[in-house]
Amino acid sequence: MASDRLRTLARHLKDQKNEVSPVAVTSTYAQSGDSIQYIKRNSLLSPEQVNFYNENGFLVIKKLVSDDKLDRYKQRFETICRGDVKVPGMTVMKDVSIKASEYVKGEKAINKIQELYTDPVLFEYCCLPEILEYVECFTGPNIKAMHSMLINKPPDPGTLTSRHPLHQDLYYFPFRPAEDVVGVWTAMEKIHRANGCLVVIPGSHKGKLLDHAYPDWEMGVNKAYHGIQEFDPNSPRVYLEMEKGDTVFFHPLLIHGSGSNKTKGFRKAISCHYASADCYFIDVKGTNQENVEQEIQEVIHKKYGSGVNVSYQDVWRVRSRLVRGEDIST
Ligand SMILES: O=C(O)CCC(=O)C(=O)O
Ligand SMILES: [Fe+2]
Repeated sequence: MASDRLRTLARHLKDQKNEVSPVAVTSTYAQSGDSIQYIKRNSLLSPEQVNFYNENGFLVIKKLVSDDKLDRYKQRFETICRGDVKVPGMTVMKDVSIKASEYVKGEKAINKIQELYTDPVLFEYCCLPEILEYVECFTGPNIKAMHSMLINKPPDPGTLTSRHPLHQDLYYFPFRPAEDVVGVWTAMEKIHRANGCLVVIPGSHKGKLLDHAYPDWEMGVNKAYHGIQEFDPNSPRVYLEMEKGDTVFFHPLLIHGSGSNKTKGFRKAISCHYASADCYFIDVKGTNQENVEQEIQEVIHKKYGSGVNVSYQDVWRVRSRLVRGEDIST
């Protein structure tokens, strides 16, 4: 519809002009004033929580997901790794250096599965009402699950390849505005410095999207784990040590990563990135996201054949799932 196109264009122009505007002025849910910038009007978060997120770009909610749900997801992950259930369409990532799987003899370790919507048990996590009521504070009422994964950080064999370089998730995303996007990450067990907890740079969500590339780590890094190239090594870091069920909500520009896993166990977390269904897609050609677009296109060509021509936006469009409210963009 012409009016839709106009609206998309207007938002696109605004976004280009002010890519990291801290105030989601286009949203009817945004509230002007000093204290609320990154969060929609809501009755769930306390003023302290709102201020904390605005200042730091993340918010941890203790014990949000119950142990029995997380145990069920862990069990399902094991079943998938063992090959007892086949999940068509799910992306299974093998680790760059870990030879031994925790479940299947003679198989490389699976460090991550993606596209949880392909499995009804794991996708339940993305639809949990206890999570979505928080997500709504960031995205507004129409919510799409854009990207989901279960991360199984293996014990590091001394190569430091289990680290996740510091990055901003928005780098991977061709949709905007950033203020209508939120990452959600739940510890499936106690996660601390020793097994590679998340590390964040508080307040970095107020900056812009920085250049990313593969880090020049001696022993390599996992596929698509790009990191920020230049940043101040003295930036204060906060290590998010979390109990099982604790859940962090974070802004897509927040600089974060995770350390190596110095324990013998595989460290598990489950995560989903959500966006408002009103978000619009951008063309990343000519921007500092072009290299990741290219890499993901290469993965698609390898998986489905070089003749398959799908735009980067469509890659994301087809993987998104409406989990609450309505999709008024189509
Ligand atoms: O779990 C990790 O180690 C990193 C996860 C991450 O970067 C994310 O969920 O965006
Ligand atoms: Fe991330």
